[in-house]
Amino acid sequence: MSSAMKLQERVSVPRTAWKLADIFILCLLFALLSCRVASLREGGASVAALVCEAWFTFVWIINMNIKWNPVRFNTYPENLSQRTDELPAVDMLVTTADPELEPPLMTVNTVLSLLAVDYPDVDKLACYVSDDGCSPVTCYALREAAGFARLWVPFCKRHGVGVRAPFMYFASSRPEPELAGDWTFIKSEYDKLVSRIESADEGSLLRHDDAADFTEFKEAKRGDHPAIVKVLWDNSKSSRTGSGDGFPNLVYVSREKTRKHDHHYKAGAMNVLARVSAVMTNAPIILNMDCDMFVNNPQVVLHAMCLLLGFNDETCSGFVQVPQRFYAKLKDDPFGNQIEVLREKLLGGLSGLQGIYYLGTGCFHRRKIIYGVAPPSFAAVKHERQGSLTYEDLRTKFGASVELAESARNIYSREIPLKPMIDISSRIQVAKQVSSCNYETGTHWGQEIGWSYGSMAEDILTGQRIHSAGWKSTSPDTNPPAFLGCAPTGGPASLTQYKRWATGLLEILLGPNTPIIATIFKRLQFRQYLGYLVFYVWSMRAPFELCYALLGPFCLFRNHSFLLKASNHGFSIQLALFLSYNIYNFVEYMECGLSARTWWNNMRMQRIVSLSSWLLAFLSVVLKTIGLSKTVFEVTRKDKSTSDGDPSTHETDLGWFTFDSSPVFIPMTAVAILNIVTIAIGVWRHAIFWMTTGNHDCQNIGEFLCCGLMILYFWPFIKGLVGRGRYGIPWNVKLKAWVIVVAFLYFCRGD
Ligand SMILES: O=c1ccn([C@@H]2O[C@H](COP(=O)(O)OP(=O)(O)O[C@H]3O[C@H](CO)[C@@H](O)[C@H](O)[C@H]3O)[C@@H](O)[C@H]2O)c(=O)[nH]1
Ligand SMILES: [Mn+2]
Repeated sequence: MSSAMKLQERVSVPRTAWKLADIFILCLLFALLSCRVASLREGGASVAALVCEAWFTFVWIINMNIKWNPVRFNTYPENLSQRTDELPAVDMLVTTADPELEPPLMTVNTVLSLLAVDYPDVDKLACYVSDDGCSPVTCYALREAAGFARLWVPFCKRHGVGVRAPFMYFASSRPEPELAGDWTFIKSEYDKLVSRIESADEGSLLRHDDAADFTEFKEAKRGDHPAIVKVLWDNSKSSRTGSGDGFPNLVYVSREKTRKHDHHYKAGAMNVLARVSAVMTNAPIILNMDCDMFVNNPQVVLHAMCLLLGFNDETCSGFVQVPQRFYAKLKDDPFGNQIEVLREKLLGGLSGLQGIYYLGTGCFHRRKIIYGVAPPSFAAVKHERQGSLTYEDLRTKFGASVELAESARNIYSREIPLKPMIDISSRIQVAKQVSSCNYETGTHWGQEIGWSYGSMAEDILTGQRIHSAGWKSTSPDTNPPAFLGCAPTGGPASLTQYKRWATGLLEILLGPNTPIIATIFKRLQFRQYLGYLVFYVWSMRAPFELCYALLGPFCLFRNHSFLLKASNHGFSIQLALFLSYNIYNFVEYMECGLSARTWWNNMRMQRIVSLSSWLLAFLSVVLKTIGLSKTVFEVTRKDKSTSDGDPSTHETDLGWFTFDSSPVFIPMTAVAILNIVTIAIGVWRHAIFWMTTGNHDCQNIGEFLCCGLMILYFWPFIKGLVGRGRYGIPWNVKLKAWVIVVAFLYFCRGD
């Protein structure tokens, strides 16, 4: 490949000053630990502090590892123009699960933006939507969307529209003179589409004239129904004037469900989509999108192709993940879930190791890797063997469908004829067969093939499996951002999302797929393993942070001290550590172009998340491990209106922390109350001491400051204690929290 025609470039990002800061803080941490060890005789609180600080040092080290040598990939899609024949087909898979929590209009926008992406040959694209909600409204919305796409897709291409999700396009653009007529027409058609979708209700859809389209939904119950597969748009049948017209096939799938079977949530849905797309179009590349994300850069598929085709050794780019970014962002990130710094620093750093994690959405996979093919550089022998797998082998791996086995054989042997969807009705029958509940029984789906089962974070687990096989991954850096998604707002949705992630991540760490095995016996690099640990230990950080957060109140209550005294340098080390850690974080936020307020909100949310979401995640995995309960995928509520992309209208309302009676709020509420109570007790005790002895010396000034800082961190909860309605903590949560506080004080009362 001549350098003039290069498709991608791997650039190291320099960070010498940061490395020095990393080491400086590490030295302070070690100094603190040694002072602690030297002063251990001071009692129980300082043993606890030592254990926590040792843990914090470990967390710092694994974070240093991940951030150490970041890499960025530049992509040059213009250089693909001479290679358009080589461009592979792409199956675009979208999942939706619940028409209440995920409004069909949102899914429709995701799908429309995908149908309108730029790709030289639209026949190479196909879009599949999995609906775990089995909702006729979603199906209807998608059918109507396919109708609208006939206008929308040509409109976007004619005028080079940038943002191809109509709700966002119309929220952010005004009619320009040269396309005024066209704009107004499309806008009014979109408005009609919106009102049809928003006024659609299940009952009337099933009763109405064209109810024939929805007969399959009549008997269907959400958790118990046969598979439904509908081809909503067949591009091969469309009457087109020439190539470049038309838009990708659109297929609706609601997999079979029964109460008896485990459905494996999103991983199960993705595996069904992988099979349905295999028997219909069998594209060698799979793009996976959540329903709450849209294409923000129409060239995204081309950028991804630069990374998929641009290396001489494809091992370097097993999959291409676009890290999540969000739209309609709340000002200053009040819920700490826009993950800007995490994306820049941690995910960017991973690119310098074996590569970014698979994050569940906005990811381009090679179908053969999903089917378990090892990288060429490692296993030429194994690869050839897969090419010559017998039907029996294929059927044990992939299940009973002959068509699926045939399609897999094509993927393995790398002859991938592009099959138009001829004979739709028989394909639909096969698609239904591979979407049935017991199709996977006895096969390798969910294990070596497809999306892996066994964790709420199926994405990270599946990515880890791919890295363990020896593949690397890459991530394009496009401007404008490739995809935009929606971050949850409000306390309950944000904390629940963090809880699910932390649960899933710990499930992986403690489960049979724990990454150390892959490091020893497979090809997961050691530093990548440490990179995975940064996230896997999220929920394990909770008990340590909780313990550390309780030291202040405990010492105030018992009139002890856990902080090191000025006498042995310990105090200055603690102070230096506190300051340098916070300055380090602050500068990271500044470097990412964020406000000081965002920094503070994120510091605060980190403490809140670990004492609520991570703590509960920790407990629920412990309960699961000892067999007392199961973990459940709780779908995140998407409460942002898709008909209104303008964040400023919601700002004042949505920046507030909201509560409900979920147990996730109990520990934080208890810790907040505890800090107030112990400060009060401490002040009272010192006042008495001062009045009786006239002595002003305060031994606990450090502990007072710690508790004061906690109160600042937990401010949303302090407000929640007195707030009303959604903004107040419900009384039953407060009651449980008080019980915990009283119990804690009772057990700490000493002699
Ligand atoms: O039984 C289910 C549950 C969820 N989903 C879909 O999974 C996606 C992600 O769910 P969401 O509630 O939006 O979760 P997020 O926290 O936003 O998702 C992040 O975290 C998940 C893992 O916890 C990943 O699967 C996602 O890709 C990633 O974006 C959505 O499209 C859902 O429709 C299903 O299809 N079936
Ligand atoms: Mn989501």
